[in-house]
Amino acid sequence: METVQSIKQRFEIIGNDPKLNRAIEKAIQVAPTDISVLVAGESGVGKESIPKIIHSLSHRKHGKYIAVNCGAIPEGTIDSELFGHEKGAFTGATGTREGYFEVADGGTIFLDEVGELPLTTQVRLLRVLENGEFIKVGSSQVQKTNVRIVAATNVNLFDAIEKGKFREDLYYRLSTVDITLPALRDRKDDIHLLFRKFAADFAHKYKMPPLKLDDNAISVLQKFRWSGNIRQLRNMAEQISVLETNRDISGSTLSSYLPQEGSNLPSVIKNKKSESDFSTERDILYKVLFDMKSDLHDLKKLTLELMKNGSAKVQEINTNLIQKIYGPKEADSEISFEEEPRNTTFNNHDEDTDFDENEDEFQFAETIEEEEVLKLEQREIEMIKKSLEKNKGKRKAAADELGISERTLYRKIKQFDL
Ligand SMILES: Nc1ncnc2c1ncn2[C@@H]1O[C@H](COP(=O)(O)OP(=O)(O)OP(=O)(O)O)[C@@H](O)[C@H]1O
Repeated sequence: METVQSIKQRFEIIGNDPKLNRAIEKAIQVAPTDISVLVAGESGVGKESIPKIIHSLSHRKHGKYIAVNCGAIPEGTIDSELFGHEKGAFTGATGTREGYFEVADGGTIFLDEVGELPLTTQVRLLRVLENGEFIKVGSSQVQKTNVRIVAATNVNLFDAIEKGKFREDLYYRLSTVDITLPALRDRKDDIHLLFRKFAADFAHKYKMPPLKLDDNAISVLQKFRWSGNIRQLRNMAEQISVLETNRDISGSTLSSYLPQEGSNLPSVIKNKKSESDFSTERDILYKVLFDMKSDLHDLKKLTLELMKNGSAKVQEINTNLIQKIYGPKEADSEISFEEEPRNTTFNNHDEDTDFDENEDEFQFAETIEEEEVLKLEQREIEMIKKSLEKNKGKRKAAADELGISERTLYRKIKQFDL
């Protein structure tokens, strides 16, 4: 019989907090049944380990385990991902496709961020939970599957129910047993343990001596709010492991890596702009993105026409567009799309001297482009962090402020590991 201790070892779960132990104990108890489980807890508290424990201790352990991040799949394709589709069900459905519920027959599906499911998908999910039945998109044939569902949420589903975004009947079906993982700030004694574990891992990974915290540093760790929970602690441990040459870490050194009150930016990259600058920055960023998108669109249009009509015709009918993209000077001179123009680059292999110069130019242009993209990305990360901190980690409010959907914000948090 597995014990809480042995499970912690097997799944590398660090901590001795009673609430954490209770959560693992519940997972062990419920595992042999087919009961649906809802795992709750803030983002970054370690919810993903619970369904893995449940699956590995259940009679389904030799079956498939599929983790689906409901927040990261676009609304338009989620039904097809989960339940499959028939050939011709929609544009691009060139063949029949099995969905996760068909593939995981006999196994377990972990539905992370279940509160993000569209209402129509919730109806389909309810049906699977009630009698194991589902219908592929574009089909009329009912199929059967035998899947255990473990779902997770980091938002209060009651709020979602009140707002009409989540079905109450589905909530009760999913949460036959609920397991709540505590926030890191509520398990203060585990914080130093976790930090030591991460610091040891990173010391090994980067081949550096391990970090050592003095008492002051430990108390700074324990007093901090950790709105990003264990994920945030881990990221900070990695930063310090890489950047600090002196491996004895004092309270003030540690504080310099923590976001200051009212900000989620580590002080090393924190800038001094006031909050009122925020909307301006955002506007500029969106303007830049919009311009880039519009240029890309124009270029695509030109290329397409080039393929269809050849260069002379393209120049004739696209004078304005060519001027917009290449500027008036180039547009006035004869641009040859078939032969390489002398002052553009690519592959003029016959002329050695020109080739070298031009190749440099080309690579230089590429480097600038890459740098621009990186800068843009860094700005995006900073803005998302700022907004999340300002809104105390509430994604809905942050997404509203940023002018993007919660789903997009969720994807970006995952993408940038925020
Ligand atoms: N008790 C723990 N011991 C060691 N590492 C942990 C523990 N809990 C979580 N982690 C690590 O913290 C990170 C975040 O965990 P996880 O992805 O499970 O969080 P989550 O609650 O599912 O977050 P989200 O809701 O954003 O998906 C992972 O790298 C995970 O390995």
